[in-house]
Amino acid sequence: MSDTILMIGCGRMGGAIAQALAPACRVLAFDPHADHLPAGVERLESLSGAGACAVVVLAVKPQGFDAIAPALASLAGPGSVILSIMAGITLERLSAAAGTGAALVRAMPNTPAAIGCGITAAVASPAVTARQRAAVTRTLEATGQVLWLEDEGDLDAVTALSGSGPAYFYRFAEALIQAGMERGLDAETATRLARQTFIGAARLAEVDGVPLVELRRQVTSPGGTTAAGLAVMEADGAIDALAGQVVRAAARRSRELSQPR
Ligand SMILES: NC(=O)C1=CN([C@@H]2O[C@H](COP(=O)(O)OP(=O)(O)OC[C@H]3O[C@@H](n4cnc5c(N)ncnc54)[C@H](O)[C@@H]3O)[C@@H](O)[C@H]2O)C=CC1
Ligand SMILES: O=C(O)[C@@H]1CCC=N1
Repeated sequence: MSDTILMIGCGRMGGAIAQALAPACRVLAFDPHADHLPAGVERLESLSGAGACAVVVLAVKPQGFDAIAPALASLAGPGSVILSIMAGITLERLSAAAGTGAALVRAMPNTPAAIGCGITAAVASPAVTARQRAAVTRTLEATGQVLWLEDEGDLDAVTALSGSGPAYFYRFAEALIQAGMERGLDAETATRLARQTFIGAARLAEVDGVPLVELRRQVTSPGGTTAAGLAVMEADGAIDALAGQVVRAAARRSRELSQPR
């Protein structure tokens, strides 16, 4: 078995994984609609030209799964592991397409993968060998941290938290920019302040390694401005209720996407 990686779908996420891998190993990509592929990635015109690949990464939209499903049985040869990053597509649906006993991994990365700062949670089917698990770990670690889970049912919550999560932080920063403008700042100043605050806060959370609650306390002077702002966020549990609704809605959508149409 070669250590060739095959990408089926090479858009935002597939492209991020391919780009992270291409310097170190052979990466093939089948994506008839992609105008550009990352440097070093070989374009395949047809999946029949793929040959045996160590890892086959499925990175089309969940709605595009039915179009690629018929190709999976022939790609799931001995030694190959199929790694799906499609939201909501279950191991059961992957197995129905690839064949009983195929080595399958269902994983959920996030967009910071593009700069090696992602986090991916993954679940393996029983057929995945230790060697295949190591190959998938190496593939995903090219884009950031990897967390193996035992229970596939947890992936709906993972998708809702870390898969979709970057968008929630951006949306909150957008709201802060708007609020700053309403207090008289011009758009450029408000955007610069919010963006750099967001980046600085994230870096502090990474470098310090101290609990988030402690980082929050460091900002919050008793009787000061931050306490006044946080009191609004926390009134009647508002922020926790909002986060709960957001994650529940996204997890529900992840489950809906798993239903065959
Ligand atoms: N964007 C995100 O934040 C995340 C996305 N995902 C999952 O990753 C998958 C891909 O999402 P994105 O990269 O955001 O979408 P995208 O639209 O950027 O990429 C999908 C790619 O698949 C290609 N494609 C469509 N039909 C195809 C076919 N039949 N054969 C080969 N290629 C085909 C498209 O041309 C496109 O380049 C989705 O299933 C999504 O659930 C997972 C984690 C995070
Ligand atoms: O929005 C979505 O469905 C995908 C999955 C997680 C992030 N983006």
